[in-house]
Amino acid sequence: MSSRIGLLFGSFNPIHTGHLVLAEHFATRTDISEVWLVISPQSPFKVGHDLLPEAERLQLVELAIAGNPRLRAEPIEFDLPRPSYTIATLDALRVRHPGHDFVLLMGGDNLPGLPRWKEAGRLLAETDIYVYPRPGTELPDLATFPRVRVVQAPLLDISATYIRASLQAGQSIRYLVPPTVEEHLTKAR
Ligand SMILES: Nc1ncnc2c1ncn2[C@@H]1O[C@H](COP(=O)(O)OP(=O)(O)OP(=O)(O)O)[C@@H](O)[C@H]1O
Ligand SMILES: O=C(O)c1ccc[n+]([C@@H]2O[C@H](COP(=O)([O-])O)[C@@H](O)[C@H]2O)c1
Repeated sequence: MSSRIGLLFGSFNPIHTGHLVLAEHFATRTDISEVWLVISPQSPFKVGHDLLPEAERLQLVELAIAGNPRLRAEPIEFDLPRPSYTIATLDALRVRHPGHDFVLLMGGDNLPGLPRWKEAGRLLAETDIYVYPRPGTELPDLATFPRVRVVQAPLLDISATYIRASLQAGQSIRYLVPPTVEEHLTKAR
């Protein structure tokens, strides 16, 4: 039987507890057996954003998930053309791991933009997508597509933007990120 692997794509600039709570939920309370956190060196919709070096973002994800056998840091997009198109990443992952069945994990806030993604039609035809509703955003019609499933998940109202702003203001990021990530980020300032 093939393993079902959830893919959480992001810039992880930096990873935070919101990502981790979500990944652990999907890996332990759904039919997904592992969640891979795919670090996008350059998201197509975030070109020009201020990003920590990708190697450092990867290192922070690895620190955050250390010791958790159900979570994995996946740097495959580092070797693919930029910006990082999800369809290209899925194609590459399916070649590398023919025995796995990949499921896209996505916040409801990302769903309205999905029709503008590269090869969105093929992506939707070939891939199961689990969408978790986020407060303040309504799910578009796309949520009724055959391969789209709405899955409730516990959410924390924090973002990487909030972590970066807190760091810049010299404010605490304790509990917003794991202690190892906090140590790295506050030492680097
Ligand atoms: N607190 C959260 N709860 C649930 N999903 C989240 C949360 N924060 C981010 N996500 C989702 O995780 C994925 C990767 O997130 P990303 O790396 O872009 O982090 P972010 O915190 O949204 O970053 P930024 O604030 O820099 O835009 C995205 O699909 C995003 O919607
Ligand atoms: O494939 C696309 O066209 C595409 C367009 C926008 C975003 N994405 C992916 O979605 C992920 C989350 O995007 P973002 O901009 O919210 O960080 C990120 O890893 C991107 O690579 C993918």
